[in-house]
Amino acid sequence: MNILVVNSGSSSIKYQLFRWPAEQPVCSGLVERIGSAQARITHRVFAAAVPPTEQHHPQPLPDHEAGLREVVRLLTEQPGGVIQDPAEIAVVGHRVVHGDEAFAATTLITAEVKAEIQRLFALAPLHNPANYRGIEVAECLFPQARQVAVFDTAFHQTLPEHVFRYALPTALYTGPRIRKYGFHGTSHQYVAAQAAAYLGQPDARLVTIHLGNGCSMAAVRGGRSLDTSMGFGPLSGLVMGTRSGDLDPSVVLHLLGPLGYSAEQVSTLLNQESGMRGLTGFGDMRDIGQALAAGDARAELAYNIYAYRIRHYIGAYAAVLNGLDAIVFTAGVGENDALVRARVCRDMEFFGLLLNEAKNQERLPGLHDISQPESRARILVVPTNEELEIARQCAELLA
Ligand SMILES: Nc1ncnc2c1ncn2[C@@H]1O[C@H](COP(=O)(O)OP(=O)(O)O)[C@@H](O)[C@H]1O
Ligand SMILES: CC(=O)OP(=O)(O)O
Ligand SMILES: [Mg+2]
Repeated sequence: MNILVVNSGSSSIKYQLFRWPAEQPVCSGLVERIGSAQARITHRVFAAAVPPTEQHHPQPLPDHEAGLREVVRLLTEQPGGVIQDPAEIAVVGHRVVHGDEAFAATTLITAEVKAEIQRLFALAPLHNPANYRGIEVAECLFPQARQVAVFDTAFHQTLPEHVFRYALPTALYTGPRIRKYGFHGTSHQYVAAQAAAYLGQPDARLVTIHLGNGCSMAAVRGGRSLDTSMGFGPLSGLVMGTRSGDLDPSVVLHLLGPLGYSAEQVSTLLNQESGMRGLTGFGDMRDIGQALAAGDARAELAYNIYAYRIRHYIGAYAAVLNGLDAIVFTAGVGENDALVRARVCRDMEFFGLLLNEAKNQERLPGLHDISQPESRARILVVPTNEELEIARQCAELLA
């Protein structure tokens, strides 16, 4: 059967098509900058024994519906099309960012599930509305397929109560369910399983470090998340591309009070104008890397703030795990930015972490170990594959 995985973001759609049960990726792609004049689609087709072919399609794409329609055309267009008809897609797996306590597991999408996803718009304003839109469009384009939701929050539903509760009046938990949820769960779950298999230690004490546009860390043991750096929404913890990460709530009160910001302005500030963008003017790590190479002092400081926060959480999670067998770098920045990894791993021998700088600089595909042989804990780079993890969870649910 064919499983199409759709990860709708605010201005992008990532997709991947798998043949199941072979877990064979057939094609993948990225629709970028939806709604702008620079919208384009990168579509890659994988064929046995041939390197993937990549095509760019510049398109006027006003919205997600136009984007997904274009994806369907690429999937079915002959020659080069990988299916004849949209009806050949049996399952569409959707990444949904916030599922709160309602969804501790992957779920078949029904009208009730959609209403719950809508209810959570306010908690993940950058993500859930786009995820919802992706579901509605997929229901139209693939009416015969089963639609499945895989939630970023689900993997972290194993957090113990003393970890997920904030020290707020109990009624704020029992009523509006204010607590830590955690995100990027499919990515933490996938890379933790890969790392544990590589180490041959199913019970390894792992700190997984997901550094994409959004960034988060998790303490994982035995395939269970024990703590994570994002909280009620995807704003807390690490410094991100455009999000602040950890902040004293008094800052928010000061913005709302003496500085006269509205709640909406604070939300825009913390979600879209802060993090690396706020510190340097750039939200994309590649631009900041270039600025740093050109001697920009703001970029230098921003890299140090970014790495410091990660080090802070490694220390915290080594305590949570009562030791450390490996740290795992993943996602766009974690997989590609050797300088971030080097700054994170500097002076960490107390935690048993010794980086092999030559290996750190090598660009290798797949999982690789960049620690020195005498390092007590391993330092791993593990490419994430949220789409494959989502497809696996869909197949498991429907089996
Ligand atoms: N070669 C690279 N060096 C440094 N950063 C990179 C590189 N390639 C991608 N990135 C960074 O990865 C981030 C996006 O990561 P990704 O995991 O794709 O995020 P998301 O899924 O949240 O969109 C961007 O900040 C981008 O700059
Ligand atoms: C939850 C989250 O931050 O996701 P992303 O990194 O895709 O923005
Ligand atoms: Mg991502």
